[in-house]
Amino acid sequence: MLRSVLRASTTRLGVTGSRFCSSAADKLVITEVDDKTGYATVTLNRPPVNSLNLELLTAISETLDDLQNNKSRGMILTSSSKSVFSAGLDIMEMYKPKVDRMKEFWSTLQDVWFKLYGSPFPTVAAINGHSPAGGCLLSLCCEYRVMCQNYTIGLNETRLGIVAPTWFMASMRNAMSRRDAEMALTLGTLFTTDEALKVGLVDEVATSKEDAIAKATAFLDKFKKISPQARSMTKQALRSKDIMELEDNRTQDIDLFVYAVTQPKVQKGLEMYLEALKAKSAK
Ligand SMILES: CC/C=C\C/C=C\C/C=C\C=C\CC(=O)SCCNC(=O)CCNC(=O)[C@H](O)C(C)(C)COP(=O)(O)OP(=O)(O)OC[C@H]1O[C@@H](n2cnc3c(N)ncnc32)[C@H](O)[C@@H]1OP(=O)(O)O
Repeated sequence: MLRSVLRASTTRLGVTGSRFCSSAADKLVITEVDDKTGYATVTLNRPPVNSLNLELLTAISETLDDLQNNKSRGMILTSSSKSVFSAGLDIMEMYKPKVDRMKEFWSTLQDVWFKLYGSPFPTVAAINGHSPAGGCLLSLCCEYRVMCQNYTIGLNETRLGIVAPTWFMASMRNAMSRRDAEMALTLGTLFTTDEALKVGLVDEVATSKEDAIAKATAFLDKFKKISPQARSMTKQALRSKDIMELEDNRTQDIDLFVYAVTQPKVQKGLEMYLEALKAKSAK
């Protein structure tokens, strides 16, 4: 039985909420912990497409802190949308940006990556919708991915004329072969669910969100008889090189992001991309 709500994360207005004071629908991230298993289902809840702006990233980051502080037994990351897991970074954070906010935005994305990629507790993404770019990154930070049929997933940055940071690339390389990762990253491939399964970008296919959650739960159950400490130390040792690389370069990474995104050519590209998205949704 799910009991809500472990923590009321940042609201859509960007204000930190208190434990049970407002309805789950108001939260950017909804956390429910199963009494029996102790697993937390963390639901991204920023309609319409869970694009990752500063407030949503902050809410995710706070949620990950809570799970770690509460010694979570496992986390399932999913979305409240019927067709989108996450549309990736909110392009409005990069289009005509204010530099201070942009730096905070990127630094918070780095925080989320550190906390999710390096989490001591086991993590699964139940990908119940499209998952391009930053959405794909969130799922890649998890240890296991279950994806519903007929959606797309991938790091499509090159199609936007931008270069995925090295830690995005490392997360993809951790899930699939180096060769497939190179092809996918250079082409900016958005895989269908079945294609993603074939290259190992996802681990299982599900017929519905419920099926995805059930399969995610079954994955977490596999660790029931494994020492949590031995498990987390093994995971963190395997991922430590990627983590240290970003830790050593955090400031340069932020500076490079600001430099790259503020280039007139990139701004023009983002403008055209936004226009195309708006025109599509207006149809
Ligand atoms: C160290 C670093 C060095 C150098 C690095 C330099 C740069 C790296 C920087 C950036 C890395 C970026 C990674 C990213 O994540 S960029 C975002 C990429 N995302 C996408 O390409 C996805 C775009 N969206 C879609 O394809 C679709 O929306 C969809 C498939 C997810 C869902 O389709 P739907 O048909 O269900 O919904 P839509 O009608 O398309 O959209 C509804 C609504 O939402 C707006 N929207 C969609 N996606 C975004 C987004 N990512 N950001 C902001 N807004 C988005 C869309 O415009 C519609 O708005 P309106 O209703 O028209 O207002």
